[in-house]
Amino acid sequence: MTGTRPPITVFTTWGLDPSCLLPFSFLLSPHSLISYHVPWSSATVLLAFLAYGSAVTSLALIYRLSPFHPLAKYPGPAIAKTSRLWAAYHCAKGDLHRLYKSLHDRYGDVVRVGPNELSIRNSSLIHPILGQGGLPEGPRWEGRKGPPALVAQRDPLLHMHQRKPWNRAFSSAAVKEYEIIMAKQVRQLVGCLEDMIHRSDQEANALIDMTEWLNFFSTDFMGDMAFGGGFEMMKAGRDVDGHWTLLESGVLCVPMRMQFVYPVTCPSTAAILSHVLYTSLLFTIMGERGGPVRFQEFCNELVLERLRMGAKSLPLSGEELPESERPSPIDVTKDGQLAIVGGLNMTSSVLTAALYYLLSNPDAYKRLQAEVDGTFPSREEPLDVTKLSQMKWLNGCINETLRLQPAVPGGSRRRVGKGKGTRMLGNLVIPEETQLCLHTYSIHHDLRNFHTPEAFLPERWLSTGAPVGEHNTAAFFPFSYGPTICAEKNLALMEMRMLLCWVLQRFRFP
Ligand code: HEM
Repeated sequence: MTGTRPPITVFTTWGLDPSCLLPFSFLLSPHSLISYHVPWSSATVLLAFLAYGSAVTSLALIYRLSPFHPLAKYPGPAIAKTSRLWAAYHCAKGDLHRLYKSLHDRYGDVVRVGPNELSIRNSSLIHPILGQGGLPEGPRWEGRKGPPALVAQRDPLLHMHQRKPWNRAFSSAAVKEYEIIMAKQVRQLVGCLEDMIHRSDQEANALIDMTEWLNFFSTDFMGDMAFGGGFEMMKAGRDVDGHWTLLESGVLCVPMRMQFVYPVTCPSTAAILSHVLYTSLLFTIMGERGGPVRFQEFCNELVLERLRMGAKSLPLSGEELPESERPSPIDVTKDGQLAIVGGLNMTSSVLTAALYYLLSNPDAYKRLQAEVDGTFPSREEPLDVTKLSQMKWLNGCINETLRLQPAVPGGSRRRVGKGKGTRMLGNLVIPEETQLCLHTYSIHHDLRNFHTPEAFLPERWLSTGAPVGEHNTAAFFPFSYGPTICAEKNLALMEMRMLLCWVLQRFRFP
């Protein structure tokens, strides 16, 4: 036992001015009490720290639940108002998007889903939030070394500048040029599947992990698009260099992995933690070491090699732009990585979901089979992108999959910036520093936008005269909306049409 009080300089060594603790001087009393009963000064400091931490945490919790909090008037479960830990837990369980939907069903169109976060299910706010002059990206991408990739760029002017090479490379006219690369990759996938079926013991009933092969395909295709090749996963039949495993682990923390997509993917550690910690802290702890660095180095090598061969082989090099507007090799590498990550997660998960829905709805499957056989008879390769874009049932099936399982179900997280003052969105008052998301999954599953919203009904996309109350196309935004709309929407649609058509033409699924 000792009566010596630990010196208050313990706090100053942490860079805190002791005067700032004066308002909390009552917190020092447990510290003093502890020091009289515990002989070791390190234990004293620890206990004081714990007491201090618990007091501050309790105060924060009380404030978050109090009527004085700026978001107090918005309804939501008490647990959500206190911390985002619950969201991380549900993200890990894989049901966060369904949970948000159930919260909207219970509380209405605006729900407080975090201490400073709102989820919105109101399609009339898509334009004010995501359109020109809407809200900037939230801070989830901060903390990474080097210049931010396109998806992380929060400054609207810089974003517009960085977006130029993407717009040029993936306009609907330019996308036609990629038909050859796409056809080569789909042909290779079909060949690999045929080989596996021939090698299998039961040729008529071969078991193939389509999710895995669609991922190999997407990675090879985007690698070809962004870097002119280099991954060759279909050729190897596995992830030889561990790139896919690395991406799967989610260490790169990709937007598409932010939420769980049933039944196709599972959430990554980074996705789960992103609900609790700012990514800056996350990346300081785990982001820029080991695997991600190896992956970046690999992409760097690919870019440098292609630049040596001539920028033409790199669609994102912006070689047709004036010198001053051309992205640096670092930007080209970052954009290329983004393209690969996007390609890997997005199209393959939507394609797997489309197969899932077709197999669960035999009538829809039969009708698609008939359309495929009628449009491309006698095993004609389905290369004609104009014909593909006119296949009504195929496009209905793709739209319906994107509606039921949007690849980014949680939508894009936006934020009213610090110092920007309160924003009015329709008749909603959004205080400064509020983060919000337009919850795509809930909007797509809202009865006010789509009749029988839980059913897979490709036919809803065929009728042109359906009333807005039953079929509200303005509430369908799986590729997001406005200046940050998916940069590869045209390409992704073409890829999905060609692949589904080709696979259905060559194989029969049970
Ligand atoms: C079915 C396929 C796809 C869907 C449903 C989809 C959906 C989306 C969505 C919802 C966003 C907005 C994300 C946000 O704001 O946080 C987005 C952005 C983006 N996507 Fe896609 N995507 C798909 C395929 C792809 C592919 C294959 C690529 C690239 C290879 C790609 C590249 C991008 C990029 C670069 C952005 C950022 C755009 C910007 O900030 O200006 N996407 N995508």
